[in-house]
Amino acid sequence: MASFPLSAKEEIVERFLDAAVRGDLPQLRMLLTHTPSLINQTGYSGWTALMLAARNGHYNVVEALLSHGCDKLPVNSSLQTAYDIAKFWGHSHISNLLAQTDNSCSGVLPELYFSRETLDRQSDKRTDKAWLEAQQSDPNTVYLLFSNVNPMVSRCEEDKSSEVLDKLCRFRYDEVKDLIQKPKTKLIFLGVEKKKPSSSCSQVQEGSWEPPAWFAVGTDEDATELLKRCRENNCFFPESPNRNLLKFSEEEAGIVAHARSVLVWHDRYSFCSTCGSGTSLEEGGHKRRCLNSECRSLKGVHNTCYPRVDPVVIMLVVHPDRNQCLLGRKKSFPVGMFSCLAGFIEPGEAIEDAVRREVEEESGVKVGLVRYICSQPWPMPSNLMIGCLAIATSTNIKVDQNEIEEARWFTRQQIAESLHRGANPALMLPPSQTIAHQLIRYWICKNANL
Ligand SMILES: NC(=O)c1ccc[n+]([C@@H]2O[C@H](COP(=O)([O-])OP(=O)(O)OC[C@H]3O[C@@H](n4cnc5c(N)ncnc54)[C@H](O)[C@@H]3O)[C@@H](O)[C@H]2O)c1
Ligand SMILES: [Mg+2]
Ligand SMILES: [Mg+2]
Ligand SMILES: [Mg+2]
Ligand SMILES: [Zn+2]
Repeated sequence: MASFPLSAKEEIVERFLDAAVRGDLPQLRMLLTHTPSLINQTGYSGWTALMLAARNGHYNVVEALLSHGCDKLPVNSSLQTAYDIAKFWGHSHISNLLAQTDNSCSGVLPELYFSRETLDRQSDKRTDKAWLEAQQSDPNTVYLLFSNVNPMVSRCEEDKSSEVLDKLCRFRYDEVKDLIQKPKTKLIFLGVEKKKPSSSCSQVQEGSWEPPAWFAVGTDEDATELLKRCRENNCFFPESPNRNLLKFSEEEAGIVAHARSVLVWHDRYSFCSTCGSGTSLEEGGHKRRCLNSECRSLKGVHNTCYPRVDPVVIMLVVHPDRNQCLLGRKKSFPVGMFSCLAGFIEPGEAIEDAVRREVEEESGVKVGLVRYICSQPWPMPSNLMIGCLAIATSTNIKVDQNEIEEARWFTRQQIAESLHRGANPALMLPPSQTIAHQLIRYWICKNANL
């Protein structure tokens, strides 16, 4: 067979991959120092240096590649990750290493959107009225304004390449003093900042810094009037929440998840659900107390007085052949989009049983083994998404048209193509901020050997 001369770039990639095959760490390091972009380059059949080192049992090379930030997600043309390859060839010390270290291929998922605890909630301070009042008038305290339970945001113009599009508008006491004094305003204590600013920060004197408190302000004042309070001029309140709340930084998304869920609860549960009387807001906005002194809800602890969280199971159902997964679509989804099945947990139901019931109700497929993977707060309005992998014991699909429009088995190849190459018109997966996306990615990265 005729061989063609390699370009300079192809040649250096070949030398790099060859060093990984031979376990030549000094050569590999030298090439990486000179050309850092080599780290995730692929050669024949989509094999990366990490895969080649894993195939040949070179632990020190795998270790070095990982320490240089090598991506563990790629799959070769046989849809194997470096982890799969190490496992297949019996290099358990390498597969263990790949399974231990950080990112998504390892089985440890990346941090989920809405999950970051940016603030220290300091729940013990919610009952300390004097402390809360002092925080409210502190000039460093941060206030966020919510109208119709959505936060005021400004559009970030600076960095168009970033996924972060919106940032929360922050206010100081003087700017919202009149608002927070109105009887109908809901004031929620969200917590205090966790990080200490660096000593170079000019406003801060060493040792005297108290972490600022954050409050969410829920108001039904006219939205246009509220926007006039902002110093920036590109501010707005996102309208239809779902997609619009996926544009924050990780730090702010966590704050939005907390604030929005509590405010929605106040909005929907203004009256006592035990006796129907009016209620007042207490404990930094984390409790509603019935105003009827005879009410049963005042005797002992009643869960109706506290914000609610609705547990929802969300599951990636894996075919008994382990090479396909079940995804469904609701009528409301964008064209071509399929996602994991999901459903509310019912009273008196364990997570595993809810998974089996919802899958069978929606798709007719029976499920055996269920394994919990991760969870995500989903503040639309206040779900806790409990993410599982589940192994099907039957494969015939019969959808419940009331709940979903269509359900289908997709091969690993179809999923991997949609994940890695994107823009597959036949299959669009939900955005990376959703737990559904992360469960799918998790399954692709790691064999579904539960
Ligand atoms: N983050 C994600 O990746 C992701 C993905 C899918 C679904 N979700 C969320 O999961 C939630 C549940 O999924 P689903 O709609 O398929 O559930 P589902 O299959 O249980 O069906 C919803 C129906 O259940 C009933 N229901 C029972 N308890 C309910 C409750 N506490 N609140 C509202 N309805 C209740 C209602 O009749 C409702 O129409 C949705 O709110 C959706 O926003 C999130
Ligand atoms: Mg259902
Ligand atoms: Mg459902
Ligand atoms: Mg249901
Ligand atoms: Zn009551």
